[in-house]
Amino acid sequence: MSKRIFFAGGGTGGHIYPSLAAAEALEKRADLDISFFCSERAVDSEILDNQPYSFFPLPAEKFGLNFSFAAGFIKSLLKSIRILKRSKPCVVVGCGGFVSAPVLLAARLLAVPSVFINIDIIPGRANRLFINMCREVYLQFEDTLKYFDSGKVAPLVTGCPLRNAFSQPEKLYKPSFLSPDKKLLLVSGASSGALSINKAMCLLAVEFERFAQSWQIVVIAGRGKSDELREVYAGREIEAHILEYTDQMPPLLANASLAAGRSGALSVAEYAFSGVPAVCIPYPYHKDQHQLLNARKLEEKGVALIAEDCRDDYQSTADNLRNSLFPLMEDEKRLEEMKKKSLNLGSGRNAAELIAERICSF
Ligand SMILES: CC(=O)N[C@H]1[C@@H](OP(=O)(O)OP(=O)(O)OC[C@H]2O[C@@H](n3ccc(=O)[nH]c3=O)[C@H](O)[C@@H]2O)O[C@H](CO)[C@@H](O)[C@@H]1O
Repeated sequence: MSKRIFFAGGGTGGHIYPSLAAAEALEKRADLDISFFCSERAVDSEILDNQPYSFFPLPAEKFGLNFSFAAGFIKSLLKSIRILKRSKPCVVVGCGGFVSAPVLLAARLLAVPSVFINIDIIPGRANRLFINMCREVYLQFEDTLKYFDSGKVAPLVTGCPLRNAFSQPEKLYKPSFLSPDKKLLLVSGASSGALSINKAMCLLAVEFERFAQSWQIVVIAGRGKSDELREVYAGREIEAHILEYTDQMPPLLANASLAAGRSGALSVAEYAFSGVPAVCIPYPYHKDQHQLLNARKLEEKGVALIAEDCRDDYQSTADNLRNSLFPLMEDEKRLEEMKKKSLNLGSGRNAAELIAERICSF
């Protein structure tokens, strides 16, 4: 009988794609039966529907001192206990988001070994509590080591596991909707889209027209968030493709001359691995400002600039974006230099293989 492994994470792409990367690497190693616990958000099932793994959505909700969090947590705990008891996995792999916690607790109660993939530079407080119940934790950044009590959990800096598609040349084709002879600026608000980036892109639409000869733009606006952008860019001279969500991120990044967008833990790993210079616009509402720290990692290497998101002041965000972006779009030599420096920060398939090797040992 094949060994069973459960991954637990969800709510955003950044909490599922690293698990998928590890799952792809695991599949090559052994005859395994891999399943996922995810959240009930549409993004999770959209991603997992296209994968060969079974998955179980849980009603867990974002942490909060309220009834709906408590009810969601208890229901998720009971459901995961039931499923884990029946399936008898050899290991449970947490990957962040509010779904991990109840599953890791269930694993603990059933004495099933657990490990955790933590790609964030500062792990969330709730995550830290549960990660310390795990046997091992796999980290993207060395700076994260200090958050774990190595007496309780064995931390290992592996880098960020990236999906196979990022390293397979045949998956890095030029998407057919792109013009063959123009450079690509890829603007992304990550898996949920970002209102302030969309607004800033609307405010800059007229100014982008002066790049119409040599540049095209792809904007990933987020589900249900594309209408205004489509309206503003319709009939403009600059070629702009407005998408809500795409499963072609690896080929888009491989063909991009410049990226602009959020600096979630996975996005920065993907910019670096794909060798794309970036203008990072960190999400400004996290208390710990971890997206700003992620962006600084790239900035320190000379492969990214940072444009501050000024929250509801969309005009200031647009000004910041313009001031970082336009000089780069005008300066091919500088972009080339940044691209050359854009080294893989230790992420990619190697990280996925390392993690798979560890998981297989359980
Ligand atoms: C607002 C927020 O709380 N964001 C957090 C969330 O990021 P979130 O999941 O939004 O963003 P990440 O940058 O970590 O990952 C986004 C992932 O979605 C993929 N993608 C995106 C758009 C698209 O159309 N298609 C597609 O495939 C990207 O290629 C990437 O793989 O989790 C990360 C990992 O814990 C954190 O670092 C972020 O701070």
